[in-house]
Amino acid sequence: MSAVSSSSLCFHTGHSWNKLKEFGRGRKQQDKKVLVKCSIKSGNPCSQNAVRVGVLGASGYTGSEVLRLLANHPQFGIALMTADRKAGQPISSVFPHLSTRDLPDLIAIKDANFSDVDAVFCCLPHGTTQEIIKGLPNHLKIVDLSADFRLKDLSEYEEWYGQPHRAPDLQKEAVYGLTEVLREEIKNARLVANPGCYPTSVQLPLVPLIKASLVKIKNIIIDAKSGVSGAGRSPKENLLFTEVTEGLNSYGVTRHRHVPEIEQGLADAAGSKVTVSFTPHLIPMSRGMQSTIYVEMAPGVRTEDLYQQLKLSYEDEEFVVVLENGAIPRTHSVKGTNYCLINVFPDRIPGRAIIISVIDNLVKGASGQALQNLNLIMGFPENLGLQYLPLFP
Ligand SMILES: NC(=O)C1=CN([C@@H]2O[C@H](COP(=O)(O)OP(=O)(O)OC[C@H]3O[C@@H](n4cnc5c(N)ncnc54)[C@H](OP(=O)(O)O)[C@@H]3O)[C@@H](O)[C@H]2O)C=CC1
Ligand SMILES: CC(=O)N[C@@H](CCC(=O)OP(=O)(O)O)C(=O)O
Repeated sequence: MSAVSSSSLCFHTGHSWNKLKEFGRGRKQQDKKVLVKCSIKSGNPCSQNAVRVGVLGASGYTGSEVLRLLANHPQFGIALMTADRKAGQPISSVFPHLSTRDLPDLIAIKDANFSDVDAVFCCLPHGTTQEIIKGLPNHLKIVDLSADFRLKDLSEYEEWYGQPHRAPDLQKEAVYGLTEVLREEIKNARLVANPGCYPTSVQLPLVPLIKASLVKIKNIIIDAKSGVSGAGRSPKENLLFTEVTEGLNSYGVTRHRHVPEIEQGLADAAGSKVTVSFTPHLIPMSRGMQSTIYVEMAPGVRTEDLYQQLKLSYEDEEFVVVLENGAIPRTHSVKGTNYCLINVFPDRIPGRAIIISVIDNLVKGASGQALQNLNLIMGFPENLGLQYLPLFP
């Protein structure tokens, strides 16, 4: 990216002209000679050619991750950003790490004008989301990061989310957004139900293996761990530093709401009911997720067969990578990226295999996959704005 016009010099290529002016005010005269005109602005203000995007829930973790990813997107411009408690504030006071970008101030959804917006990322709590999406104009393409439109069976939604669904017609219309599995359906969708983070990390390895009848659909055990950002930014007692640090906390044991979502996806792959044992854990890191999955193989199947099937299924995929034989997927290797890394290992118990899958819960598990999906809907290359290397260490 060049921020320097031929006749001038800009001392920091990542800053917009407005930000440079503010710096200049603070630094007074001594830097005046270098505070000369930048030829472009950083960030991605809506130009006439850009698709105009709204981010609902921009003051939350997944919303801010959408903003971070869109900063390098050549086609999507941010037209509006909403918040609830933080409505009225500039992004710099809510997320200082985004303050170098030219972004609109946060507004309440009721004050948002969607008439010249093309698409929205909906990064709001489940339950609230269905009412809000019901009130949005029809011309909008919507990628919903919440769980509200993921379960096809309304009675299952009521059972696991504790309330009847309030937008059943929209739920029928929604397409489940597991990109690598449902790409063709997503391309034509108006409303995409972006998958949950745990279900993404579990379904990506298991769907191809179940479709190929290589693993039994009984006795699947999933031991999963998530960074704390998975729980969102709203303050909660169990998320205090003292509660989380230096320890591992299981939660939702026997009854986590991602169970029906995982089983729905695996049942679609199997063509019959699938049940899983799933236990999530909160682990003291800010982002990242690992699912360690224990499966029984079909008679006569070897671990090598699972490995070769996964290799074949994902050989043309950019974001799902089956590591070389024996290599351990690490959350470090996906931090800040849209990758899912997978590998499969023989268990000591004959006939069983262990699969490890890692993602960044905020990227492939949420905002990255959401961007991948909106790219598809809008007819852009799927990887646009998503080609980041991991942050390491
Ligand atoms: N975090 C993760 O790793 C993942 C999250 N998800 C899902 O994505 C969605 C967003 O998650 P996340 O970003 O973590 O959550 P956060 O709690 O960090 O953010 C929630 C956002 O929604 C806004 N909001 C809250 N209540 C209302 C309301 N009643 N009306 C309008 N806006 C409201 C908040 O505004 P304000 O802060 O101003 O109050 C904030 O901008 C959730 O449904 C979550 O389950 C999905 C996959 C992974
Ligand atoms: C660590 C943590 O609390 N994680 C969240 C899952 C985040 C997610 O994917 O939630 P949605 O299904 O709402 O999108 C949880 O267990 O509820």
